[in-house]
Amino acid sequence: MVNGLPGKMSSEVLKVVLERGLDIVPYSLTAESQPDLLFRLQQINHCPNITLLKPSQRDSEIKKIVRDYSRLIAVDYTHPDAVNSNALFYQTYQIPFVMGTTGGDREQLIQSTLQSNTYAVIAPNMGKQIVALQTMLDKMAQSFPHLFQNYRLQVTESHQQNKADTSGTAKEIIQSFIKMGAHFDVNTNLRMIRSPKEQQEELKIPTEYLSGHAFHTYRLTSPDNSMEIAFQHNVLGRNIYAQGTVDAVVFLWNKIQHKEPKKLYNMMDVLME
Ligand SMILES: NC(=O)C1=CN([C@@H]2O[C@H](COP(=O)(O)OP(=O)(O)OC[C@H]3O[C@@H](n4cnc5c(N)ncnc54)[C@H](OP(=O)(O)O)[C@@H]3O)[C@@H](O)[C@H]2O)C=CC1
Ligand SMILES: O=C(O)C1=N[C@H](C(=O)O)C[C@H](O)C1
Repeated sequence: MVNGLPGKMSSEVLKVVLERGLDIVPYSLTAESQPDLLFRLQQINHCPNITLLKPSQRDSEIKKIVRDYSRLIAVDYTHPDAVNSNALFYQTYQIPFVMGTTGGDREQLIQSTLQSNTYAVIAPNMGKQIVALQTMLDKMAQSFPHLFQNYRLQVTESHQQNKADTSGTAKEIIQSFIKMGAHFDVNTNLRMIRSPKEQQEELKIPTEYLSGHAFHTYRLTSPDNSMEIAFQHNVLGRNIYAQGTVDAVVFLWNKIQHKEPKKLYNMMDVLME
């Protein structure tokens, strides 16, 4: 069940689900302000009509959906303001979920998922190549905790103009560098680019990707300015996240089948497996 239609990430996930031949539940949680009742991907012939359920409608519909689709796994690409309430909804009805939506209260998200004992994969980035970089930086932080002692960290993240929050991926990666001793002040060391003009002129983002891209650079400079090291990941479009998301769904399904006692996972777990 791909939630957040007709949003951009959920549409891309729906496309990958259909391309991979997995079954789709023809319902999707949507925003209260959504004027349409149905959604369909025009470019895929066998895409079913998907009924859109607003927050005010979903409680009355979900029991029947859970009954009719006993293998239901929810995927959530909605809005940072909806992360925690949507997670509580999945937890209340014991619906396993893959949470790709960023923002919200992340600690509460983790704690409520653990307490509810619901199977879930939660990650702000489902792109496996980027998750591999995150894993490597995590390991670096464990092995070399003082590697960037007193280095200055400068972060630039560019996304589509309507992105509602600071990149969740950047927030996690910054924590790894802080663990390695780097100095980072969110007010002076983070540049968020949301202007299409700057994105085109400075970053050379092709016009067709102004509505969906993620260009991140993490630059560390030594205290005496004699050394600089940078890490970069630049993504056009959203396909890599959708591919990773569907891998996470399959991963979660296997965990449920094996009745794994561990129920909460992140994308590093998916990648390692
Ligand atoms: N984990 C990952 O790999 C990735 C995560 N993301 C994250 O996914 C999220 C969505 O991104 P994106 O698809 O680009 O955003 P979009 O704005 O394109 O889509 C979000 C959709 O969710 C709808 N929505 C709003 N509130 C609710 C609600 N309460 N319940 C259900 N649906 C709701 C929106 O409706 P309306 O527009 O009417 O408000 C919209 O249709 C963001 O948090 C983003 O950071 C994005 C890419 C990769
Ligand atoms: O909104 C996006 O587009 C993205 N969101 C995620 C984030 O906040 O880090 C992942 C990626 O940057 C794309």
